[in-house]
Amino acid sequence: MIDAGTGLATLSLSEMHRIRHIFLTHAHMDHIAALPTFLSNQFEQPNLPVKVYGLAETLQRLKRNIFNDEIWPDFTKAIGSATAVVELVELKAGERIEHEGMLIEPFAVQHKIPTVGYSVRSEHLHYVFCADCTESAQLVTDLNRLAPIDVLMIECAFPDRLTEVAEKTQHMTPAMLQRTLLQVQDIKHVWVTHLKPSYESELRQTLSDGPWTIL
Ligand SMILES: Nc1ncnc2c1ncn2[C@@H]1O[C@@H]2COP(=O)(O)O[C@H]2[C@H]1O
Repeated sequence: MIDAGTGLATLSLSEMHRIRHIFLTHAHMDHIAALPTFLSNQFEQPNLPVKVYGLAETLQRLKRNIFNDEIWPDFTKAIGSATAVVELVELKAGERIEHEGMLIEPFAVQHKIPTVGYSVRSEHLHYVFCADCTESAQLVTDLNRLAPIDVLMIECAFPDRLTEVAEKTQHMTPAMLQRTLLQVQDIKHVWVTHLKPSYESELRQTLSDGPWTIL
């Protein structure tokens, strides 16, 4: 699974118990909100520890601010004879790892705090998730380097009239998205995501004619 936002909390307990690996893009709350309760629900489950992967900066933020034995237990420590619930696994941008038949590469994207997108290659599919990010020359370079891409999932948080807010909060607008995609070759499908709820209908209207699917 990539990220642990509020969607994770909607799964049943048995569905949660099947998730053994979570790859985090960054430590913002909407991407980790369900992680504390998800992990507390794993105690004494088989196949522990759950592995949570992320940049060193992401894992440090989690340890310092949440799993600090004050806000929530430090689940990296075992209690009694039980196995520790979680193992935090540090990733570096650009370092590929093999995982269950997939080749996973985190790549740095521009956002307010250290953030990575993920390229996930299996035998039949190359999926790229850009995470929260804004327009940048590096993103264009990385997408062209990673291409061909079967599915690109990319954000579009704010309408163009809020370009200044998008720049300050390091997100995309439809114009930024369009400029980015015009410079990238060889993407089969684009899925647009992370429409801010307050602007969702406005964004859906603006984006309705584009060469993408809006999630
Ligand atoms: N100073 C601010 N005032 C109001 N909203 C903000 C401010 N900074 C960030 N945000 C919003 O808070 C959100 C935090 O998560 P996001 O990065 O998805 O998007 C961010 C913005 O929508």
